Amino acid sequence: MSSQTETIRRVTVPQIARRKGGEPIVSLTSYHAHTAAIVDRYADFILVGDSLGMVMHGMESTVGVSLELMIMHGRAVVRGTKKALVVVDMPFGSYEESPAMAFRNAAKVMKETQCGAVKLEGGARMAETIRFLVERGIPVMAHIGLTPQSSHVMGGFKTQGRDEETWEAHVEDAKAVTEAGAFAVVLEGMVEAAGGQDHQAIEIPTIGIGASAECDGQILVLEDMLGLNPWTPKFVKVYGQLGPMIEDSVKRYAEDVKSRAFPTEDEVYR
Ligand SMILES: Nc1nc(=O)c2c([nH]1)NC[C@@H]1CN(c3ccc(C(=O)N[C@@H](CCC(=O)O)C(=O)O)cc3)CN21
Ligand SMILES: CC(C)C(=O)C(=O)O
Ligand SMILES: [Mg+2]
Repeated sequence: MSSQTETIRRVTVPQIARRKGGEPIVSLTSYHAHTAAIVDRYADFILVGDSLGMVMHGMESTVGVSLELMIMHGRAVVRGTKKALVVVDMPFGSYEESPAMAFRNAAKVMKETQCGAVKLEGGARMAETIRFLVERGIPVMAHIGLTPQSSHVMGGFKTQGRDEETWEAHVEDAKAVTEAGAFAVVLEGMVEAAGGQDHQAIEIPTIGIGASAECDGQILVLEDMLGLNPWTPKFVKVYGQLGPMIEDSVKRYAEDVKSRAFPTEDEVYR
């Protein structure tokens, strides 16, 4: 079967775009094949987020993530899934310079991962680039509010919209990415009322992460909601305690090896 037929069987970009005001859109991040296969059964789209630099590779921010790293993890997630739309984050430095540069790198991501769309950070300032990509066949999910790739300018991962005077600029960003042709927009890390205002100002689905319950969908970093990160932002609801489970398993294995309780006759070849 051709990979094109495979692509069509997945959730499509227009299907997501039509969900404004409809059934809430379910999304999580995933960076590798085996977790993606589980998430695939429940999520409308899976984001291969550049948060993988921090979660998988121990970086202090997302600034150090390369295009090659995104492609590597993007390919793993596409291979591990069959139903969800896969969206890959464009990493810092791969799209900001010019629409032409953004197209070149986004096309590389789409060709090499077979993902269905890319995501990039920025509102009004990225509108021209979003339009350039969409007109040339690359679906774009936008991302406004707390944009982690700008954390060095913002002075950290700071919740946006604490000052009501900034709300208008956020609405302008939301409108600008909508008019530029983004099929959906992530609203990250902003006070609830600002997120709600952005949501109501535009006709494309809003995907919230620390934004507002009003959003058309929600996204979390998988490892955060699984309890694999010792500390998480306030917006995370922890659904599982995988950290302690892994620790307990590793501890018991270490004890068994030391006491020679492992391997037993079940685990050797006779
Ligand atoms: N594991 C993980 N989860 C994420 O959600 C995530 C990443 N990594 N990496 C990329 C960005 C960075 N994110 C972050 C990181 C820290 C805060 C944070 O420290 N929030 C404070 C509020 C600070 C303020 O209000 O100014 C908090 O206490 O929640 C928020 C979002 C969200 N993204
Ligand atoms: C938190 C989500 C929206 C993201 O951009 C990421 O995981 O990189
Ligand atoms: Mg990201």
